[in-house]
Amino acid sequence: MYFHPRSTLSSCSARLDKQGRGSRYIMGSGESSTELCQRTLKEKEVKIRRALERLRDKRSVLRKQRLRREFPIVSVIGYTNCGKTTLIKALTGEATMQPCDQLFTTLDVTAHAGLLPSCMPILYMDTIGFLSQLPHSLIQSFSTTLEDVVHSDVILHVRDMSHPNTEQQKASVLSTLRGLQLRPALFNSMLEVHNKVDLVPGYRPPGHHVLAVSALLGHGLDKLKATLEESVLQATDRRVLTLCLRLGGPQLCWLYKEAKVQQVQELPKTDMAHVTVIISQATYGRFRKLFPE
Ligand SMILES: Nc1nc2c(ncn2[C@@H]2O[C@H](COP(=O)(O)OP(=O)(O)OP(=O)(O)O)[C@@H](O)[C@H]2O)c(=O)[nH]1
Ligand SMILES: [Mg+2]
Repeated sequence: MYFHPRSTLSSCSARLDKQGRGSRYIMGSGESSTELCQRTLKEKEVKIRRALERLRDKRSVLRKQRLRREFPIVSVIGYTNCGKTTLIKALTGEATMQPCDQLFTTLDVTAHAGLLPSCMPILYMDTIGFLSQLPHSLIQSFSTTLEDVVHSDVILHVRDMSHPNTEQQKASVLSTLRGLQLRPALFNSMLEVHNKVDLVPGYRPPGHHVLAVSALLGHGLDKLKATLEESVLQATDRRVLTLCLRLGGPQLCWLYKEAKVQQVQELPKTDMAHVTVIISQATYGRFRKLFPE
């Protein structure tokens, strides 16, 4: 997160001065522009602290959910205003999410369900935007909100490619992440999403490891979902299989109990079906032992 009280304070005063309210006192209020800024910043800090308090309960709910391993969790992180909320909105179709062109729009870690191409449900975690400098008093609280990132299966790092400081922003996000001591597999499998490419004419991503999207226009999302599915499967040590099985047979029954049957497509005029299943390597091993090909 970036929230530098002193620089914000001076730019805030400068702005007020430019607006012609430069006399040191705001009309009739008896409050100088510096005092006004200080009060505004204080209010903002109180707002952030309240949001962080609310998070505590929510986080424990999410942890329990994760313990049951019902849904893989994808944490969407990135510098503030890079388009995290807009991207999740586009990936999940959730109309209620409110992106906004100002800093700190999202003050809560929230979970949003979405489907990947093989109909696998996952939870996207919308997170508080990172900033490059944080007042000391808030560091602890923000690190706490990022605990969920540590527990996620995959991390999506969203970047605003139209921002002039996009490289510094990336460096700042990565340095904060390093401080979280993520497990190496999680850190190394992080996907980098280059957002707002609609604002950068002729944009070419630097390589296959990067996905270029416009969350606002919905460009590049199918490829992103397919890549995300691969990463989630790898992170959770599972794979998607399509098997040709007898409807009502013991194999299908077994798979319903032991794995996640996603789709059963009946083959006309037979009692067979194409069954798409998400299954761990270990479970597939047991399946093959019980039902050799
Ligand atoms: N042109 C363009 N604008 C975008 C795109 N994605 C997001 N935006 C705009 O960028 C602004 C910030 O978007 P948000 O989704 O709120 O960003 P955020 O990362 O969630 O911001 P915080 O929660 O404040 O950290 C909004 O005005 C969005 O409409 C994009 O792909 N192209
Ligand atoms: Mg947001």
